[in-house]
Amino acid sequence: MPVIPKLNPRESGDYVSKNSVHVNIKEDGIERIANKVIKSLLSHPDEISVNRWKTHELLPQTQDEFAANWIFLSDLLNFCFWSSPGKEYMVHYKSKNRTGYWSLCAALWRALDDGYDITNPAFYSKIDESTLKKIFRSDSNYDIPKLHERHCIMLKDGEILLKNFNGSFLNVVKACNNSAENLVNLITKEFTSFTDQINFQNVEVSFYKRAQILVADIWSCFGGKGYGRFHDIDTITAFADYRVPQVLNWFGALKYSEELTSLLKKEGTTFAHGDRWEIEIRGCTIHCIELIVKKVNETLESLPSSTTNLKVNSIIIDHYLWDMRREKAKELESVPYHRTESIYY
Ligand SMILES: Nc1nc2c(c(CN[C@H]3C=C[C@H](O)[C@@H]3O)cn2[C@@H]2O[C@H](COP(=O)(O)O)[C@@H](O)[C@H]2O)c(=O)[nH]1
Repeated sequence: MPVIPKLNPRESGDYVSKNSVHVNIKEDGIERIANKVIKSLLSHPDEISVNRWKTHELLPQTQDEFAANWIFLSDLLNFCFWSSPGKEYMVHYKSKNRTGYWSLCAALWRALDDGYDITNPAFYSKIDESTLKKIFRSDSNYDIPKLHERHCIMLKDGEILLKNFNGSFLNVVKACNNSAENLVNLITKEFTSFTDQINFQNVEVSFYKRAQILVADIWSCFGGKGYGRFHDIDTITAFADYRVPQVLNWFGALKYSEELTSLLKKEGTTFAHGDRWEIEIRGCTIHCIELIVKKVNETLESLPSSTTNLKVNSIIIDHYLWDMRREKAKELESVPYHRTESIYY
């Protein structure tokens, strides 16, 4: 039985984009985004940097074991918030209605306010589904998607964190010798719910969206220092979710075939995990952002010396585009995004 080659996320993005039929990466769209990033970088450098973490009020602002365990749990559950329009799960917290990813963060803080030791794997690895239902109760008429799957993941991966790493994600970080790549590999090897990989044309491609965003969140929260210092953080790729492709498509950096466009426009279309459509969108997203990073850094290097210390990586570009999708949610309402029932993103 021939061994199927296995690619890391960067190689996977490159391979998928080279073999993609329904999704194309367009140079003019890349230029458009790169120019926008450079303009923002030169005017507000801090907003497009590891320091962006501090601007989000629902993220932990300490650099300690609590923050590391909070981040592990949030990225264990950081998937599939999409629903049909107007039927969104919502948590009202700190006087705002929180939806999507932020509804998850709000529910975790609300649980802590309610006295649940929710970020402790000794607690959530044994939690029963009715308590979890209370913790994720909705303030709209729509429940959090995939509660049962989230429960199973908390039991299973919480148990592994408890038993093999003494209940602290800092012990997982310490085992990777400040290498982001080692940490992604350790996470995907030890914790089953992070193995976001799939066979595409006889090659095992890996996107590792939740494992990579988990490493990126530690890097961001700890400001690239101490436990957040990774000598190879630039090996982390963009996070292949369903929102960043939406923005890339909006800028014309990702162009979809007629067939894919009409499918996406059709109300209620969903793609199965592993569908060609889904893999092409996710793989081209990763590669497209690699090309944007290259374009931005080349331009920065050509500018007068005062800006040469500015440099971006795929995490920074990804966050910039993900934030933009939220800021411009109204304009992007008419831009379709793909829906896949998945525990991976
Ligand atoms: N590519 C990428 N996908 C991301 C994130 C985040 C939030 N994390 C960052 C936020 C602050 C910290 O810096 C965290 O790193 C969530 N998602 C995904 O989006 C989807 C939900 O989207 P919406 O409907 O808008 O909530 C869902 O698949 C979710 O998994 C990101 O940053 N990049």
